[in-house]
Amino acid sequence: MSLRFEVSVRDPTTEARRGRLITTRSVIETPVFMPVGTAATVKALTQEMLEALDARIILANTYHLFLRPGQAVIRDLGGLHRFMGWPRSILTDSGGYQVFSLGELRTVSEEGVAFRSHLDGTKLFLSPEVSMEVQIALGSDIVMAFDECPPYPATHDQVRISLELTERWARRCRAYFDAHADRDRQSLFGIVQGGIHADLRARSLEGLLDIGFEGYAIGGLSVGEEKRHMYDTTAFIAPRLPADKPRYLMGVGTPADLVESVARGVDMFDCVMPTRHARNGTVFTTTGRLNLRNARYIQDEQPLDAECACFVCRRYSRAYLAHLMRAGEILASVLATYHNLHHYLDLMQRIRHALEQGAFGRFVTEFRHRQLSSEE
Ligand SMILES: CNc1nc2c(CC[C@H]3O[C@@H](OC)[C@H](OC)[C@@H]3O)c3nc(N)[nH]c(=O)c3cc2[nH]1
Repeated sequence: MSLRFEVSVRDPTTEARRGRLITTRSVIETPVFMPVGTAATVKALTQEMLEALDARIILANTYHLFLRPGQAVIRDLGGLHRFMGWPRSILTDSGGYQVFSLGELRTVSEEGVAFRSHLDGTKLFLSPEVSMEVQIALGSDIVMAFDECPPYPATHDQVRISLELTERWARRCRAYFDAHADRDRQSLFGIVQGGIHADLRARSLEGLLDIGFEGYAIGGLSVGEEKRHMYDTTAFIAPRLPADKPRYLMGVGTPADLVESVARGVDMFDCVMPTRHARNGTVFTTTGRLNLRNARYIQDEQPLDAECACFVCRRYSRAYLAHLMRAGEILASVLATYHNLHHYLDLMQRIRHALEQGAFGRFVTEFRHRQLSSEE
């Protein structure tokens, strides 16, 4: 069996679980935040820094690596882990979402999606089989099914038609994966769709359970819907996913989203926010976000966050980071990204610790209280 998932604590007051996901490459303590490393790099950080952060699993993306350098290049160089010097776990997203958010002139058919590369305009085609072939060739530990993430907003009928296509594609992914993957090392996750409609979410899940997957993702959220819709949909579907399998909420989110979604039963998260915001000059702190491009930090010699133990906060000041940001220095992205990921991974560690202590209910209450006071 390539993937083991064990739940050690079920929180008595929420749907939260403390668990452990074991691949052939690393032990992943859950709930877990997975840094996004789209094109085989978590932008601005070295793999050594990711290990210093104790990241156990990172993301890479089928769409980006399919376009450049192509899965054959990476496969012939020994696979993605060897290619990027990352011996721990890798989850690859299937490319469906990117085709819709990055691809140009795309046409969807039963067979798959024809589109033009956003890099050089060449005509390309992604299908369940091609997406599986790419992810298998990359050697990723957790492979995501090729799905369609419906746009938001969308009518109930549009969402239903889309989830039915995603289900037919999921069946094709399962068949190709089972015939071609190294199932001792790789596992396949299904992606539940259905928009913000509970009846369609239940319908999508029913179809995926009939096929059977090693883990289940909640797709189709964090696509512009109101926060309450994201939380309500997660609260409905997460506890309905198999209790003995990992539950992954795709593309989420802010620190508050992580706390609220863990409380609703989610085990795994990915989001570009900590890394993308860092490159734009926004850093996360226990008292909220700072935009280092704001003039108020030019002579502020405090650390980014007085409560943060990361090497950036121990050594460098807000003034220095503000200078680097204004000067467009590469080091600005490196230091801000390291700090933001430390902030996210430290939050997950505190969540896991609270779950172990049976104190997660109190943790959520205190987090919400601090959240409110920092928003005033
Ligand atoms: C942000 N909100 C959001 N992201 C989403 C992603 C991409 C995340 C992936 O996109 C890349 O970052 C932009 C990353 O790729 C490494 C990440 O894994 C999704 N992927 C699939 N296959 N299906 C979905 O329904 C879906 C929904 C999302 N909602």
